[in-house]
This record gives sequence, C-alpha cells and structure tokens, in this order.
Amino acid sequence: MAQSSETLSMLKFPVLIGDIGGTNARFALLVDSYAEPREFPIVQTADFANIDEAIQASILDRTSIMPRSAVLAVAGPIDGDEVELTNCDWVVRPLQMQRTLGLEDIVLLNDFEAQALAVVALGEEHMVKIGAGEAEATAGRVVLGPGTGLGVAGLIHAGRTWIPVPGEGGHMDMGPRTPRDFEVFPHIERIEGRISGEQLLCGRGLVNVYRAIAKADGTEATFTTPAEITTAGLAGSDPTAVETLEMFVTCLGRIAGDLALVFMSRGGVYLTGGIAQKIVEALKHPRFRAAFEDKAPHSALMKAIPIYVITHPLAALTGLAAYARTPARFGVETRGRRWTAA
Ligand SMILES: Nc1ncnc2c1ncn2[C@@H]1O[C@H](COP(=O)(O)OP(=O)(O)OP(=O)(O)O)[C@@H](O)[C@H]1O
Repeated sequence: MAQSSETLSMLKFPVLIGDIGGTNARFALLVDSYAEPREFPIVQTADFANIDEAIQASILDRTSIMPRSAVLAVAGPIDGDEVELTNCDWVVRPLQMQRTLGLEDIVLLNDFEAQALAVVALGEEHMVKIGAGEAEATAGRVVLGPGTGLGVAGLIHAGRTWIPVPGEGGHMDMGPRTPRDFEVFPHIERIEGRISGEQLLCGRGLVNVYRAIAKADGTEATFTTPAEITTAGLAGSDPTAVETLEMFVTCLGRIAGDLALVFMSRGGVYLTGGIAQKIVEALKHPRFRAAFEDKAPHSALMKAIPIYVITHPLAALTGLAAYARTPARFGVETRGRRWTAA
C-alpha cells in the first residue's frame, strides 16, 4: 500500500525523475541536490510494454548510477497501487518497481502538477511572452497544455509554498460562439454526445477541427496528422489548415481565459506541452489574446494578465528536479502517492 507521509522526508539521492506523457516519456537522474540533472534520450511509450522495461533499457542499462528514489509524473489519476495511464497502455505498479528496479522510495505526481512545479522553477529565459500584462509575483497562476491530451493545473501561493492544483479542466465543455463556429461545431466528433476542450485542443483535436471544417465546406480533408495541419497552417499553404489553426488558437484563448478567471491568475497563464511551442507564431496573432480577454465584465482584468509559452523542452523534469531537491518549497501532498520500502 502507498504510505502516508504528511511531513515529507527528504528523498534519498540519486533520484530518478520521469515525466510520462501519452506519447513520450522523459527521464533524468539527479545524483545529488546540487548537480545538474543527467538527461537521457526521450522514450516513445509505444516502444515498451511497460514503464519498468523502459526504465531498465533506457536508463539503468546505460549508467552505473543506481537511483534509490524516483519521482515520476504520470498522465492519469493516482489512486491505489496500480496506476493506469490515460493515453497509453502502461500501468505503473510502484510496489513491483521497488522489487524489479531496486528503488526504495517512489513518489507519483500528476503530469500537470509537474508542469506547474516547472512554472515556478523556470526563469523567463525559457518562456516566450504573448502580448502585454505583468505577472504579480505570488498571485495565482494557470498552466494549460495541449499535447496528446489537454492538461490543466492551477498554482497557488500560500503559507510560503507553491501549491499545484491538478485537475481535469481539459474536459470542460466547449461551445460555439461565432456564426462560423455554429457551422463547424456540428461536425466536430463528440465524446458521449459532448464537445469538451480536449475534443479540439490537443493533437487529436487539431485533426478533429480540420475534418469538421472540411466537412462544413464540402472539401476533401487530405491531412491526417496534427503536424501536417500546423505546418500547412503556419505556412499559409492550405486554406482549411489555416482556418483550423485560427480556430484552435481562438478556442485555446477562450479556455485559457476561463481558467484565468477561475484561478484569478494575476500571476500569469503558462502554455506548456508539445503543441504550444510549435505554434508560437500563431499564438502571437492578436486573435489569441482577443479571445482570452473577451470576458465581459472582466476584460480589463484579463488585459493585465500575462501569457507565456514555455519553450524549455524538458519543462516537467525541471519542475520535478526542483521538487526533489527542496520538497519543502512546494505544498505537494504525497499521502497515498508515496511508496517507501520498509
Ligand atoms: N508540429 C506539430 N504540430 C501540432 N501537433 C503536433 C506537432 N508535433 C507533434 N504534435 C502532437 O503533439 C502531441 C504530443 O504532445 P506532447 O509532446 O506534449 O506529448 P506528451 O507529453 O506525450 O503529451 P501528454 O502529456 O498530453 O500525454 C501528439 O498528439 C502529436 O501528434
């Protein structure tokens, strides 16, 4: 069973840190609390049957450093000793990992909790600012990331610590707003009859929007991958891809604005995940901030909130490293999510 640990004792070094997404898993080793993380090549989750094999083959077989602890961020609800990942087939079994990989101590966090930790750990040199607004140093923040899914977390400052608030905000309803939306939205693939943010704002969502626009216009949808659509959209070489990217950016602005209202995030909105950093130019178009700020009666408040795209390629790992080094800096509850060998 996962142990309760109200007062987080320090993790024993070396610490293995890992960010397990739906498509990619990224790992690094922290030898001690001062050394820079030692990074390893990114692993495709589909290439390994389970996480234990991925760690063994891509980390442990390539180094003589034996990690004693692990802090792993996973995309999926952490509940019990078997954690199923949302967008891939891996099941994380900490008790088994203690036996097979020789780890004494394992902490599991939500993947967007790790992204939230990264927002505190990274400096502005790892971000691109979109538009105006100034961050208030200890005000609430929002982290929002279109990737394989649509991840969301809040971040609040209280009791001199930063507290990440993981949630399932990517599954909030998303409705049509403009006359054009009303033409396109009926063709967007639904989940149990519903259009949630994640039906539009992730890799799969890009393809979904693209096909819906083609259907609304009676044209042929030739592209099949998110990268093809954003590449053609950014290059301006295909009108359906151009409109897809515009609609994606507008809908992302709307949902980012809603979340900023929920968390009163005067500390900023931070876009992370694989897609935002690839479409920075499209996010710089005024339509993105216009959709974000279009929140009457709070437009003036929204104008003052800065938005950043996190460009660090291993942002979540940076957050996990900061947490592993100084857990007391962060209000992360590990009860039911920490497995310490007796
Ligand atoms: N150039 C691109 N434009 C748009 N989407 C892209 C591009 N390249 C990759 N993608 C999509 O980005 C998604 C992967 O995002 P990311 O790198 O954040 O992966 P992840 O960490 O595994 O995701 P998650 O944490 O959401 O499960 C995939 O859906 C992929 O198709």
